[in-house]
Amino acid sequence: CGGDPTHSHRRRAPAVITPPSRPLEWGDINIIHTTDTHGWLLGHQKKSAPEPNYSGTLGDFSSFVTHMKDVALKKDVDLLLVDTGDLHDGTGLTDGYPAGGTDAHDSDKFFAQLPYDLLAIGNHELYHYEDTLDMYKNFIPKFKGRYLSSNANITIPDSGGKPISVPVGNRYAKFKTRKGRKVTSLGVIFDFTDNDKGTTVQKVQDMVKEKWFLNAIKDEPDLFLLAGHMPVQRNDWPLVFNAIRKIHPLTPIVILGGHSHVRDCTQLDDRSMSLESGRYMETVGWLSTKLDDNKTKKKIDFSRRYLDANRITYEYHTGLKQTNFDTSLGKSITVGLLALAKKFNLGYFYGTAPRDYTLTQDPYPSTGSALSLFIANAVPYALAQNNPRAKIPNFIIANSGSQRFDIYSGSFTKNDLLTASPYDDPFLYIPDIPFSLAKEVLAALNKPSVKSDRAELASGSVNKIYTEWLRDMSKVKTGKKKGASDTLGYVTRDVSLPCYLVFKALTELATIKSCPGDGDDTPHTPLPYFPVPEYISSKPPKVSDKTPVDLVFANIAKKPIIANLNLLQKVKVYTPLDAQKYSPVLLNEAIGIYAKAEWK
Ligand SMILES: O=c1ccn([C@@H]2O[C@H](COP(=O)(O)O)[C@@H](O)[C@H]2O)c(=O)[nH]1
Repeated sequence: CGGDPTHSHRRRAPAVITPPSRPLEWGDINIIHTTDTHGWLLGHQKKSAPEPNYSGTLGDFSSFVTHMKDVALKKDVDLLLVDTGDLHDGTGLTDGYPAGGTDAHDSDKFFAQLPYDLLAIGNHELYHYEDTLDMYKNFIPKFKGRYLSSNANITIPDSGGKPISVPVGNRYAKFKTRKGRKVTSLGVIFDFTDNDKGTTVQKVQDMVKEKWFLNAIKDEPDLFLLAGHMPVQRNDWPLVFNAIRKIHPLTPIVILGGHSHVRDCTQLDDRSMSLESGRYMETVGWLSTKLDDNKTKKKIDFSRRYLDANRITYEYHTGLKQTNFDTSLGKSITVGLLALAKKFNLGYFYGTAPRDYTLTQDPYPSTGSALSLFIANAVPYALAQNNPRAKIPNFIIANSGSQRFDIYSGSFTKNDLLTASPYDDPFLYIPDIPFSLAKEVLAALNKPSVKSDRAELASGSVNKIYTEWLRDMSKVKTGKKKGASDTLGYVTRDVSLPCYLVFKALTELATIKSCPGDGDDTPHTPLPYFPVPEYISSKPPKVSDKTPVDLVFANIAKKPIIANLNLLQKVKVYTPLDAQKYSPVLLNEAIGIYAKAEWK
């Protein structure tokens, strides 16, 4: 980048879209994979790089899938469509509903128009009971047994009104492909612990001991297709994989993961491949396999690819043009989503953002940091409005994971607000905390801890996996020739690093092998990267260390903040009851209130 990094990305030139570098490799069974879509169903609409790489709408994707199904028919091979969860939280289409509505209720209706063969539940389907219930009643039945939640339950009243806990979707699915191949599928979620009351998540290590699980994997299919909201590195997939391998040493196993928002691919053995396909409708994953007779241990032929989700990609791989690409279903999905955006008033204008604010392409803190904009400017301003406590010095803490996307210069709308900051979390406070203690709490929250992989994921530091991926990518030398026109974007290297070790069957250490070759469908130049702390704070008030301040924090940070207050002092034992509501302003309103006042 060179020079002052806070100035170098103030406004990027509009980007062009680079086409894919080579055709896809087709096999006997081919899979198109989406994950962590988080409501980005109208695609990425900004003109600054790398956004146009991801500008395909769900309607464009639907047309792509229809044409790919035709190609599969012509080739006489199987093509399956799989999603691995986190449909909720992320854009105005999911979160911009009017009062009394339910997150993703309307956007899910469009998602359900795609011919998914298999879906798995994500953690964002479990943060709020009403969202899970809405999925259970209105979305999941549309998939006729193919929406899986192997280890996630919902509590509902039975016919007599007594509460019973039942799987949100199905525990497993067994089906035959068009070509008659037998498939056994599971839909597993990581050991998520922030789920709402009325939902339960069973630990994966316990799930694999269940009778239903052992029964489900007993008979040998042609393929085990394991979908799940669980990263393909550093998590519990080996528990499921090993349980199957014990009984079926040679059966092909395909794993489709999610949650950590990265492009990634690993191989737990020579007859298996695990693929993770990014986030936010930026990436469409492709996996193909050529099957054999399952008689020997020899390598199975797999291929994988990470497609940039845009029309140029879709047209390239289907051999179609602008003029004959759109199907009527695809067009109607895009038109319907645009109407939903209108109904939710997502074009509502807050102001003109004077520059780009990024989560990781500018240092934190800095004027170009979206985290600084949020916690140092927007939140203090918004929380001070009509607040009787505004005159008392405060120190505000939030998790950086609460901010989900960059803000681009120009018109800043309701949709931009909800993509940057989607969570409707209240702000709480604990009064009379000595300022020195408030600062110590922040430092303790950001202290690197030696957590197990499972605990890391449970505590939500999945963000760390994503940002480490961005960091590694920013160091990759692309070997671009002078004058070549690679655009900014993801530059994936599926490398097995020594730290990527997992416990195989909880006893034996194993390195997870990465997939060979280049996974990216389109070559790019990597984006700049700056590290981000897990917790961020407002500018310190100008008071002495002893001065009592209001310690203000986002509700999601309540548990760790109270735990650290109790670790760092012994005068008082703090409980959740000490945390009171600080302001009626919610987390996802703060930047809007600030933008209205400051970005004329
Ligand atoms: O209400 C909420 C819910 C979640 N978060 C934060 O989001 C990430 C997890 O999101 P993934 O898409 O599953 O990565 C994590 O940092 C949570 O703490 C939140 O801030 N508020």
